[in-house]
Amino acid sequence: MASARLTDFMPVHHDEDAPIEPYKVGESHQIMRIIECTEGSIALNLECHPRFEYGGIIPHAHLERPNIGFAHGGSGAISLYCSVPLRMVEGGFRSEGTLRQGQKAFAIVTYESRFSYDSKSLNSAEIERSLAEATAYWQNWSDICTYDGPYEEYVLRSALTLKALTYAPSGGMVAAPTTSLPESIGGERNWDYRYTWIRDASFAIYGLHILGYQREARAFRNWIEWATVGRPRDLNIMYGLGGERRLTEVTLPELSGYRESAPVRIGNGAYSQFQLDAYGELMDSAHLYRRFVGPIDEEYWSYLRNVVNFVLDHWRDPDEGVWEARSGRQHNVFSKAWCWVALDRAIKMVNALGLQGDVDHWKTVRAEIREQILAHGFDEERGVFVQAYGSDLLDASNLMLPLIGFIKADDPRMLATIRATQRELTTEKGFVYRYRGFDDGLPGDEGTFNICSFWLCDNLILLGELDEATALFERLLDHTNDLGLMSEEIDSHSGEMLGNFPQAFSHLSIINTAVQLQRARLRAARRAKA
Ligand SMILES: OC[C@H]1O[C@H](O[C@H]2O[C@H](CO)[C@@H](O)[C@H](O)[C@H]2O)[C@H](O)[C@@H](O)[C@@H]1O
Repeated sequence: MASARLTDFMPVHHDEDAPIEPYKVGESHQIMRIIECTEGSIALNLECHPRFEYGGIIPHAHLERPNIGFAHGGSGAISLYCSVPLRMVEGGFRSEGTLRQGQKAFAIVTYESRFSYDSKSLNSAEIERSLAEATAYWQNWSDICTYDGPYEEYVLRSALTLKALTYAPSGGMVAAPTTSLPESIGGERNWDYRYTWIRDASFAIYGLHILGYQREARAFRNWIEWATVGRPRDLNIMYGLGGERRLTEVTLPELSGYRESAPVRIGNGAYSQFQLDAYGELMDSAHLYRRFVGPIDEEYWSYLRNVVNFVLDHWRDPDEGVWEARSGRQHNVFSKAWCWVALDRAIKMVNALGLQGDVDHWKTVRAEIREQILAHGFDEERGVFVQAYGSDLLDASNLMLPLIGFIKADDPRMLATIRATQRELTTEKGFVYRYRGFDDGLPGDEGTFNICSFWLCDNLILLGELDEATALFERLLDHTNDLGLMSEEIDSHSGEMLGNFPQAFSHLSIINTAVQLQRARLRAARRAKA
């Protein structure tokens, strides 16, 4: 009998002077590995074959010392440290040996600057020290979580996932760390999610807020002001982690894609779309910042007023909408509702903090938006909210209307919309499609969209249908992997995970729904007692 334990981790770096984070996570772009033989003896064969620019470049590799290799090609370079001496193999490195019970081998891969590397920290003692530091960092971070209730493990795993999706030096959060995991196996709906969407990140910050995390909200606020500086009135809907605005989409024809799902794309064509909801989400995140973190200073308020002014000028315009359809613009109900949110939260901020603003005008426009949605976004014949003005299609994004305070879940118009969504947009398991029968300008199919299924849970909670909400929530949790991680979609036939992974939308939803469910159960118990 022989056994070994393998530990891979990314180190964190202590920085006492940093005002926001005492640690700088991931700044040095390293992965560290410890292999410990725990029983008997094992043969060790560690190989490293670096490939840069999506596999297109086989680098020039050489040994700097018996334990240190260096490889570079194109714009990429890595160093490799291994405690067991390395030798060169075609386009990479190999290290072979034997480990007996209690013995360990260590390795570090560092993404280096193109022309040099720093060997100071490349040793085994550094790896053991880094592991202790990283463990302490994540344990301390987990201890901040205030949630104490059912599904706690899933909630904490989701919070950790959102944090791990965040780039510490800038505070930007990617929608998912992958590109082109397909929305149907063999299909073409393959997108690059390694960017910060204002929508996805604002929703995620809300999820972290309700668990007691504040630093992340501060970091995100700084990121937003920094990334959008000079153009706060005219936002991109997504940015690169470093604030990049031009995210041109290209395909990589040399790659066949995950399980032959081509094309593989890098960049995201939706970056230049017009999506009105982003402005509402920004205002909502500022409103939450005020409630949970601290006051809005003059500079931030002047930034936010520009956002409000943009909404006042443009809320009547058609847009591409939350689903980033590639079939053109329309008057999307979801987008208009978030314009309503933008004004609503601005009014609330003025009222709470005595800030400057033409509240009377904002109230008039807020009322006008609401009337317009009720007049044109509601199909009188069917008695349901529709995707866009004049359309007769349902859209799962309308499940957000009660969640943002636009209408009550038990309002007959909303109730009918929820029931129609359950009838027409769900699978047997009750999982929700974004829409059906809508020409979104893209070929092929997709699975059910997890955030929409969680929104349905949230609506059922608001309706007091807690058992149904719990059952649906648990069925969704069954579709996480062994580590509690979840993708964007679920295949309605095979039940497999689809889309990029792990996705912030799905994890922020796990947090929100677990918290809302627990609060509703506590309220119901209190009522039963009284
Ligand atoms: O449906 C086609 C679109 O799919 C992607 O957008 C989706 O993911 C985003 C990131 O999580 C999310 O913000 C958006 O609401 C989703 O529809 C893709 O990014 C788009 O390029 C594509 O057109």
